Amino acid sequence: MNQNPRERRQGPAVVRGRLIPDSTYDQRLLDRRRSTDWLHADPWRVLRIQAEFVEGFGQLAELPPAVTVFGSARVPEDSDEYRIGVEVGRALAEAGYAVITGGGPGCMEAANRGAREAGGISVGLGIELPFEQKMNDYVDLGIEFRYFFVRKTMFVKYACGFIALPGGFGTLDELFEALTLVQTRKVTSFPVILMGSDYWRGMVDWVRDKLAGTGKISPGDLDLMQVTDDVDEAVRIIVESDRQRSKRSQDGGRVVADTVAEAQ
Ligand SMILES: CC(C)=CCNc1ncnc2c1ncn2[C@@H]1O[C@H](COP(=O)(O)O)[C@@H](O)[C@H]1O
Repeated sequence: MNQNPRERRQGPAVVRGRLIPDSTYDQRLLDRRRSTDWLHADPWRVLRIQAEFVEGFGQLAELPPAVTVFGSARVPEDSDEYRIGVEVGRALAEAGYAVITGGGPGCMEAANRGAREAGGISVGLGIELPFEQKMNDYVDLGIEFRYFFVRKTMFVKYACGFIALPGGFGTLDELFEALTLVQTRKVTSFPVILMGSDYWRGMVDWVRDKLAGTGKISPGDLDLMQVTDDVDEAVRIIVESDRQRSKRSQDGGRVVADTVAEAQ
């Protein structure tokens, strides 16, 4: 009597007997009549998230050193905040940095506009929102994201510093994420600059009095935010921190080379 049940090879696996499904992977792949509920299920979402990371990394990996500029989506073109945004974008581009923003209106548009006008690289990382909006006209490389957290990874990964212009919840979210990453040393040599001392004063005072004053942050954490009204000063802070980072990595390389030489 034949003891061997029916068997089917499925890629690297072999299944036998009642474990054999009634269709093959290929048949299921090619069958258009099946339910499309899987499009909205987590396993498929994970692939979509992965695709967003792949696309973001692919598009941004070869950018020159960049600075991410945050700020209100709501400031009008004739405001001082918009004007400073243009100046910031322009000064960063003149110093050789690509400018990354959220690609939206207001301060984001202003920074992209300054970068474009100075002949720099102007990048917008847009986000799908429930209301209609489009990438601003001054973005030269634009990527649209579905997921906030993927987009935020790109803001940090491809920047060597942040500049926050006056803004609302979105700006505060991005600002405090940046500060947390620096505080927990997930990123190092990463200046976080607040432009507009008048606008930020109340928050900075509160952070000092309440957060540092009651021990919720260390006194030294206050230095992680640098406030200025001077665009050139903001760029100088970024350039200096960049210089120190390359010096550290050169010194690091030298230590490795010396250690290897000693060992040989
Ligand atoms: C007019 C309007 C609300 C448009 C929204 N369109 C947006 N497009 C792209 N990024 C955005 C938008 N709104 C908020 N953000 C994100 O949140 C920050 C601004 O939010 P807020 O206006 O400060 O709170 C920006 O740095 C940006 O990364």
